[in-house]
Formats: sequence, C-alpha cells, structure tokens
Amino acid sequence: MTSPIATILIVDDEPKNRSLLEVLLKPEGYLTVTANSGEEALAMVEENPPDLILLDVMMPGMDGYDVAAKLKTNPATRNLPIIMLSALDDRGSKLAGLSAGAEDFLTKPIDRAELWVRVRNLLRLKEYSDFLAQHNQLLEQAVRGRNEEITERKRAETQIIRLNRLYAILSDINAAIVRIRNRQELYTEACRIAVEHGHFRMAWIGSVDSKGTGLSPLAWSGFDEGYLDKITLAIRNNEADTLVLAMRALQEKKPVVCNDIDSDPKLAHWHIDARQRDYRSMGVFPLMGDDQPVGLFVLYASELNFFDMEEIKLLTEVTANISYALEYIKKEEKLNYLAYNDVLTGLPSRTLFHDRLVQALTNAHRHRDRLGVLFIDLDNFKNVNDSLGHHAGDMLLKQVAAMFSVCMREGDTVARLGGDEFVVILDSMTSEDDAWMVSQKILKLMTKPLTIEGHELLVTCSIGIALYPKDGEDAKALLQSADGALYLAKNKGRNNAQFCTAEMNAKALERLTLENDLRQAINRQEFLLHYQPRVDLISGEITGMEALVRWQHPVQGLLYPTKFIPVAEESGLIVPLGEWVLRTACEQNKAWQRAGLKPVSIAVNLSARQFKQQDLVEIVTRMLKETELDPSYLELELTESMVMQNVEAAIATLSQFQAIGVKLAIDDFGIGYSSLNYLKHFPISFLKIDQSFVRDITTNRDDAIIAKIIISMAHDLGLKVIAEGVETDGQKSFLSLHHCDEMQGYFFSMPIPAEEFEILLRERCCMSMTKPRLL
Ligand SMILES: Nc1nc2c(ncn2[C@@H]2O[C@@H]3COP(=O)(O)O[C@H]4[C@@H](O)[C@H](n5cnc6c(=O)[nH]c(N)nc65)O[C@@H]4COP(=O)(O)O[C@H]3[C@H]2O)c(=O)[nH]1
Repeated sequence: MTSPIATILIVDDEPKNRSLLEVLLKPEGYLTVTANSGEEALAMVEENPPDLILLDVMMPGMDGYDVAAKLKTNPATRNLPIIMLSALDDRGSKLAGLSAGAEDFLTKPIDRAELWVRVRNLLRLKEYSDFLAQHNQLLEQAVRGRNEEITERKRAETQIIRLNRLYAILSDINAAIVRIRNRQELYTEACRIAVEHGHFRMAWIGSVDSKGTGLSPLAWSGFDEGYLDKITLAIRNNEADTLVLAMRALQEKKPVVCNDIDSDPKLAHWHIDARQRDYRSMGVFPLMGDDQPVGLFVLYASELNFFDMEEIKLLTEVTANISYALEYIKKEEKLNYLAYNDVLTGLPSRTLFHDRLVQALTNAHRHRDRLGVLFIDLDNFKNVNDSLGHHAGDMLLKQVAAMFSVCMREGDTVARLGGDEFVVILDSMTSEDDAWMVSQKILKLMTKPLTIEGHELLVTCSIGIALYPKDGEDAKALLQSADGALYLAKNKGRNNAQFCTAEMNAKALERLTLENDLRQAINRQEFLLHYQPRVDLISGEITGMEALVRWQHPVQGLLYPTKFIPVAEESGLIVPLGEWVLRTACEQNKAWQRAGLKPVSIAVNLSARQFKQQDLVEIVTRMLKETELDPSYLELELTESMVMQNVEAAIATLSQFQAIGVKLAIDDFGIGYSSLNYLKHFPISFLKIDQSFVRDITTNRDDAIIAKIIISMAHDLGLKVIAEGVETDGQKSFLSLHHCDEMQGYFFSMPIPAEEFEILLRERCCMSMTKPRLL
C-alpha cells in the first residue's frame, strides 16, 4: 500500500485555531483545507472528500457532534476518520464525541506530538479500510465471474481476513488508548485485544526497571497454563540466556521475532513448554519511553511464519502508540502529583489539603464525629532563612515536615500550605482533648534541637486549634478560627498552642497544669487509697473491698479519680500511678491479714492503658511476691470495653491471671457491649452491675428488668454478681429478692481511709442490713 499525500479538512469557527492547526500539520507533509462552520464542512466533504477531518465541537449553528453524526450515517462518508477537538476535557464530552461516531478526541490546547500521532494513526487505519474496501470489490467481481482463478480468490480472502484482523487490533488498541488513563488497565486491555481480535494464542506485557534489564510481567491474556510463571521464575533467577529474545529486543530497542520456535536452537529450553501450548511463532516488541525500553509486548501465535513484514510493521505501530500513551499517563501523573503535593516536603499541598478537609467534614457531619484543625507556624523560620540561606531553610522545612508526619495517627493529614505554614486535620477525634494532646506532642517534639547543615538549631512553633463543629461548620469557617487561634498563640509569646475561644483555652490551661502537677504528685507521694467494703447479701458480712485512689492535691484539696484519671490515662502517667495503687493495695491487705484481721479480697481497678501493657501479668506477679499477698486475695476490675477491644488478646491475658490465682471482675457491666454471650469465653469470677442501673432499679421498669436479666444470666454462666452504688433499702431489697450475691454502696459505707476501714474489719463487722451506715 503506497500512501498518497493525505488531505485534512480542518473545521473550526475560530480563524486563529484553523491557522494554528494548518501550521502544525503542513510541515508534516499533509495538505490542509479549512471550513468555518459545520454546514460548510458538509458541503466540502460532498464535493471533495478529504482523508481525515479535524472537527471542532463547539460551533455556532451545526455543532461538531451533529456534523459527525451526519457524516457517519451517510454510507458514502461513513469511513471518513474524524478527530473531535474540544476545550472540554471531561469524560462525558469525549464519550459524546465518540458516540456521535468520531474515531478520536483531542483536548485543546492541542499537544503537537499528540496531534501528529493521532492523525498518523487514523490515516493509516483509513488506508487499511480503503484497501479492504477495494479488495472486497475485487472479491465480489471475482465471485461474479465464477470461472476466474480460484486460487487468486482464496489468496484475496486470506489477505482480507488477515487485514481485518490487523485493522481490528490497531483500531481497538487506539480506542483503548483514548479511553484509558491507567497504566495497568491499558496493559490488560492491550493483551486482551491482541488475543481476542488479533487471534494470538497468548500475549503478555512486562515492565522494565530503570537499569533497562529487570523485567516484571504485569498483564497477560490468552492460553498461558503456567507459562508466565516459568518466565517470572527465569527472570527471578536471572536466567538472561533463557530469555534471549526479550533481552535482544531490550538491547537493540527493536522488535525481535521467531517464526518457528520449535526449530530455533536458541529457544531449546522453551521447546516443550511452547509445543504443549501450541506456541509456534513469537514476537517481542519493546515499549519505549524517552528513547529507552520501559516494557515489552510479547505475542505468541499458533501458526508458523506468523510475523511477516506487514504484521511486524503494524505491531510496531501498536507498540509505539502504547508507548506514547504510557508517556502521556506519566506526564499526567506528574502533573497530578505536582498539583496535589508540595515538591519540597512531599506533604499534601493546599489543594489536596482542601479536598481532604471537605471530605473529612462531610464524613464528620454524617457520623456526628468531632474533627480538629491545627494551624502550625514555625516561630523563627525567617531568621534561619536570613542567616543560613534558603537552602538551609528548605532543609529545615523538610525535617520538620517529616517530624510532624511521624506524630500523627493513620488517617490524619499533615499538609504544607506554603512558606513555614503547616496544617493538620485530626480525623474522628474521640474527645476535644485529642487536638490539645496532639498540639502538645508537636510542641514537645520541637524542643529538641535540629541539625541543619552542621548547625544546631532550636526551632519552636505556634499552633492554633479549631474544632468542628463548635468553631466552624465548613472548611472556610474552621480555617478562619484556626488562623485566629494561631494569632492568639503568637501573641502569647509563641511556642504554645491556643484554641480559638477563651473558654477552651482556660480548660486547656487547667488540664495542662493538672498534668504537670500529676507528674510531680507520684514523687511527692500525694496519692492515697480509700477502701469501700463489699457485703454478702445474705449474711451481711464483709467479703471484700474495692481500693479507690484519691489525690491529696496541695492546693485543690482531696481530688477524686474522675478529675485526674482521664489526664493520667492520656499522658501515660496512669502506668506508674496504677503500679503504685496495686502495690499499696496489696501491701495494705497483707498488713491487715498480718494483724490478724479477717482475710478478705481487695479489688483494684485497671485502666485500659495498663491492660495493654505487655508485661502486666509479670508486674502483678512481682507485686504479689514482693508484698507476700496470696493471689486469691487480689481481684482485678476491668471494663467491658477493655476486654472487647481485642478479645483474643484479652482472653490470653485473663487466662494468665487465672493461672496465677488472681480473680477477675467485669466492672460497670451493662453500659458497654452488653455481650453476655462473649463473657462465657472470659475466665472471670464477678460481674459488677453498673450504678446507673441500680440507681433507678425501684422506679424504672426497664432498669429493673435489665438488672434481673443480668443476674440470672450471670448465674447461668457461673459468675457471681455484685451490685454497685446501692444507696437505699429499696434497692438492696430488690437486689436481694433477685438473688444478687454481693453489694457495694453508700447504703453500707462510702469509700473510707485505711484507718477507718481497719476499724470496720476489726469489729469483724457484719454490716447492718437494715439501716444505712454512713449516709
Ligand atoms: N453515687 C454513688 N457512688 C458510689 C456509691 N458507692 C460507691 N460509689 C462510687 O462509685 C465508684 C465506684 O468505682 P468504679 O465503678 O470502679 O469507678 C471508679 C474507677 O473507674 C476509677 N478509679 C478509682 N480508682 C482507680 C484506680 O486506682 N485506678 C484506675 N484505673 N481507676 C480508678 O474512678 C471511678 C470513680 O471512682 P470514685 O470517684 O472513687 O467512685 C467510686 C465510688 O466512690 C454509691 O452508693 N453511690
């Protein structure tokens, strides 16, 4: 097939666009003609059909879609290839153009190289289809003149089938290139088309590493039966000599074919495998990027001598088009990356941050979650830039960005807005304190000097905190609040974090002071334990006690756990505090036993953080050993949520406690998961019904029913039930009536200091079952 000079009709109502396209196409050797409207274009096509049309979509009067539809419904112009031109880059416009019949679509501003490739491909396809049409005519003539050479007809038929196949591959792969913007999808589709339309037995595509030799198969289609696994193994074992054709194609950067695998001695190690799968010929076509091989398109056919000149030429063209598409995807990825990421730090950029914030706010709104935004500004960044230069400034920003990222949880976003401004989105916070804690973590992190280009620098930062929904319900309002809070932080002398409201700042300050005091309280021995008796419901005897921690604060007086346990938990101070409680409780119980008082067990509350400690069982064992308390006199109280968080790990830890003889109780039962069903898997001895059920047990029918159910189901599971917070005779009677085993509450005694509890025990006292003792 020889190609005469192709004529291209350019249809655009903008004269500037028409001239630009002419300037781009003429040097490539094409003849160009122009029309300034759809109507004029149709008239010109009728008079003198071009070889290809570049058709603008948006034109006054008849638009590009109408023109394409008209041409494609007319049998005389149906085969004219059309490339639509539009400033709209959306999928919908492209699909509308393609469904109007256009073969291809280009987005304005037109990329010169892309225009050339698309025009060249479509002209080539047209050449094939014209050629096919001519042959069809010849064939029809041949059929009509029955006596003409049969062999010639057969040859023409075979040629037509073959060309049809080539045409199908080229056109389908070109359509895939226009449609697909994802590398893997493109590979998979190209292999599928080669097998389904090109009738190859198998096709695979592999990528090549940056050294140009390491190959990894990424997509395949057709009859493989483990062949690709063997190739992958050969690659992994570095058997370059068994992959001769692939290696040659990579080195020579051009196609390599073998038209008879079975008799090629270089492929001897593949003979059996190839024969079993009916692979007779194979072709290896390199995919190129920046003049270097980036991959290979490998095709196997079940005919001998499958790859003739025409076939190789076409497949070379197909691979050139795939290579072009890969380059395009790479460019697009780079552009996307640059649009969404800060090049210096690799953090999300302002645009991506904004997208994520809007997304996070939508989720928070839907799930009624809280969300926090922190605005962070480095305090002395300008000094670094001025004194050490911009390069040092850049290095500092990179280090700081990496440090910020490290202290975030998965799901949180750290972004750089520009300069020394960073911003953090804290997703799904459990409490408002979370934002405060993260800000403190960041401030703490920044107290460590950084080494930048040999200089040791101390760079502090100021942080503004805003919370959704209270400080703003949309991205703009929230950012304004965070910015306002940052201003407050700067005004307060920098190196601190501020909320945007006075009330929140006061709370934060209080919390911060409490945490600092708590830190010193352990060393200053400001903690003490109070003990609350547990009473047997039938005999009224004291069966045990619960140790409850108190803090004798030097300024604020006696503080109760609800005031400081959450802060201790969040700051990690609960671990040393918890150990102190355990040791003191065991020591005290042993001391009473040594003094000859009635031996009873002591219950100690464990916090969630303590329960997660890897060496908790060892710590408890050590405490028991050191205090010489028999393990059967120690009970550990856990909440439902603690054991339900990781059921398997919880069962393992609880079993270890059971093995050493320590008893276990589930505290506050009923308010958590209410999964009595699960409880049978835990080796526990007691269930403590939460106060909130006991409170209204005599007045609220639901609470009464729940309490009754908990008691009877716990008994079925062999557990003892303890009711907490029993304050009245009515509550006590109800619980006795329904066979609750033990009780604890102000009705019997408030939690009391050790000396008072000792008196209770010394009296070997049966608690009064009729009148409140200490209320
Ligand atoms: N209204 C009312 N309240 C009653 C009555 N009887 C007892 N209480 C109170 O209910 C709480 C029972 O302890 P809890 O459920 O384990 O709940 C405890 C426990 O979860 C935690 N806690 C106390 N000590 C420790 C400790 O050493 N370590 C840990 N991790 N948590 C502790 O703090 C929570 C509160 O402790 P406290 O303030 O001592 O409050 C105690 C106790 O004083 C009653 O009849 N009516």
